Amino acid sequence: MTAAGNDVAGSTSKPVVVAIDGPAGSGKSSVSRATARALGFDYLDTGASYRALSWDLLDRGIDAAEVDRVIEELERFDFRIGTDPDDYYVRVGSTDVTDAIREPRVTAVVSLVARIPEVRRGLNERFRAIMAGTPKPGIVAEGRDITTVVAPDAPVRILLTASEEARMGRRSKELTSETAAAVGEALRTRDEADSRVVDFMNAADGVTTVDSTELDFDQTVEAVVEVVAQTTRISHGG
Ligand SMILES: Nc1ncnc2c1ncn2[C@@H]1O[C@H](COP(=O)(O)OP(=O)(O)O)[C@@H](O)[C@H]1O
Ligand SMILES: Nc1ccn([C@@H]2O[C@H](COP(=O)(O)OP(=O)(O)O)[C@@H](O)[C@H]2O)c(=O)n1
Repeated sequence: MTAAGNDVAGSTSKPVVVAIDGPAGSGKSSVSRATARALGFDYLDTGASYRALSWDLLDRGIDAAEVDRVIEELERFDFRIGTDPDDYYVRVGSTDVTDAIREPRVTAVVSLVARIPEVRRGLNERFRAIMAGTPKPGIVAEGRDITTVVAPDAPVRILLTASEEARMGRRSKELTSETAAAVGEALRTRDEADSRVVDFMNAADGVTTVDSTELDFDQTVEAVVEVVAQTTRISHGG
C-alpha cells in the first residue's frame, strides 16, 4: 500500500493526499482514520481544529460573534493535533482537549467560528503545512472543503455521504447525554449553517461519491480504499 501511495503521487517525496468531505455523521472521521491505518498514511481531522478554536474561545470567554477578537485569538492559537491514526490527540497549549471539543457546548458554536473567512484562511494554511510535512507516504485529510479549497489538486478526492436518517442514527448512538431528537436537530441545524459556507452535499467535478447509507463501517472503509486503489491503477494507465 505504501508503494502504491507513492505511485499515485509519482514521486517518493511528495505525500499523497486523500481528501474526504461530507456532512456530519457521514463517517468522515472514523472512516478516514481506518483508511489511513490500512494505507500506512497519516490522518488529519480538520474539524477538530475548528472545534479546538471554539473550545479556546469559550475557555477565554470570547463571543464567537466578536469577529475581531476571534481573529486576534487565532493569531496566538497554540494548537497541536496527532496525525498518527493510532495516536490521535488534540491539544490547545498544554491542555488536552481531545474529548472536550466534542461537548455539545462546543458543537453549538463551531459553525459560527467556521464561517469567518479569516479563520478559514488561517486554519487552511496550517492544514496545508501539516499535509506537506507528514513523514508518511500519504495523508487522509477530512472535513468540509478539503476536496474543493484546502487540497483541490489532491489525486484522490471523495465525498462521503449517507442519508440524514442514517447519519442521525449513528450520532445518537454515540452521544448518550442527549436525546436522539436533540442530536438530530443539532446535526440538521449545523449542516444547514455549514452549507452556507461551503458545499459539501454535492460532489465537485472529479470528486467520487461514496454513499455509506447501506454499507456497514468495514464496507465503507473498503469502498474508500478501493477508490484510492482505482486511482493508482488509472495513474498506471490501467
Ligand atoms: N458505514 C457506517 N455504518 C455504521 N456506522 C458508521 C459507519 N460509518 C461511521 N459509522 C459510525 O458513525 C458515527 C459517526 O461517524 P464519524 O466518523 O464521527 O462521522 P463524521 O466525522 O462524518 O461526523 C461513529 O460512531 C462511526 O463509528
Ligand atoms: N474543513 C472543515 C472542517 C470542519 N468545519 C467546521 O467544523 C465543524 C466541526 O467539524 P467536524 O468534522 O468535527 O464535525 P462532525 O462532522 O464530525 O460532527 C463543522 O460543523 C464545520 O462548522 C469546517 O468548516 N471546515
